[in-house]
Amino acid sequence: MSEQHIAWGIAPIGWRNDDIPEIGAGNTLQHLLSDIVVAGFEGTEVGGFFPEAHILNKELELRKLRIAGQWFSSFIIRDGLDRSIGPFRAQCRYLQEVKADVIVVSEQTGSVQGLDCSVFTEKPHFSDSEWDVLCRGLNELGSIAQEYGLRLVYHHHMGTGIQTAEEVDRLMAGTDPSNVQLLYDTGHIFVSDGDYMTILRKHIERIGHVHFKDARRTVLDDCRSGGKSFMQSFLSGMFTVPGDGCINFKEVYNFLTDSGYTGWIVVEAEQDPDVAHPLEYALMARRYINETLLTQTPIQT
Ligand SMILES: O=C1C[C@@H](O)[C@H](O)[C@@H](O)C1=O
Ligand SMILES: [Co+2]
Repeated sequence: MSEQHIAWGIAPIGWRNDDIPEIGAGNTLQHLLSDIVVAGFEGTEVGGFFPEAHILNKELELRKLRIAGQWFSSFIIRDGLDRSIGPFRAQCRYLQEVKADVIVVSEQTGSVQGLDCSVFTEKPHFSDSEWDVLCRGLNELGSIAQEYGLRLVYHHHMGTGIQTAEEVDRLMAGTDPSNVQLLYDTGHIFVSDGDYMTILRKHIERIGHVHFKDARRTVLDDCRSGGKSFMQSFLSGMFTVPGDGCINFKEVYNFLTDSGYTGWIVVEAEQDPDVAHPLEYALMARRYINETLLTQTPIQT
């Protein structure tokens, strides 16, 4: 098993959350980045509160941290490709300046991610013509991303039109592998389908970025039966760091590395920072990675 080509990151989302900007608002960029160093990670993703590129670069250099990428909400179906290209290029320029590797795209047309309705039952479903528009648009955005030295990785997400394994299959079939890769997020596919290995096995060749998000099964069951929204669910503690929930990350990590995956694995566990101390959980995640994933006893033959 090869470990040397994995870069371990942790997302700002445990400190401050773009879906609810008011929580953790007192956590500054400097605080976040210094916590990431203390917890032993190599980098992070850009959060909505991050400053201009030259200010961010200074703070990163001082701590020898790197940027993996940043989320981009696309509205290709709602607004058309032409209106999506301007904001997409602007974000690519920023990401190029901070030397990122990927731009994380999620189509938000019809998304209930930020709405006060059940994320478990109210997701949008795209028509055949909407699928065509989306796939063509993503191919185009992926080709633009490459002009900036970036790879477009598509984030399947609860409450959106690309949530289930079946939808991921269709998206992968409809897009060009040279333009569109897959961001594999363990937590989202587990909450959606109760299974995280199927899309990993099926699309390993397309996976260009990884989010390690764990889920607490009893909280998830309560959120599902209570018809909670996405935001109510994560504030209730549906997600947590790897090793603290019910996902078997050994199986996931071994499959990734045995298949030759190289690149970022970013721990991403949105919780309420007033309830789950961000540095404490970051340290917990790093300990689990070191002691359980990177130190595995080889099987005796
Ligand atoms: O990658 C992600 C970015 C967040 O903004 C999102 O809501 C979260 O769930 C996620 O997986
Ligand atoms: Co994610």
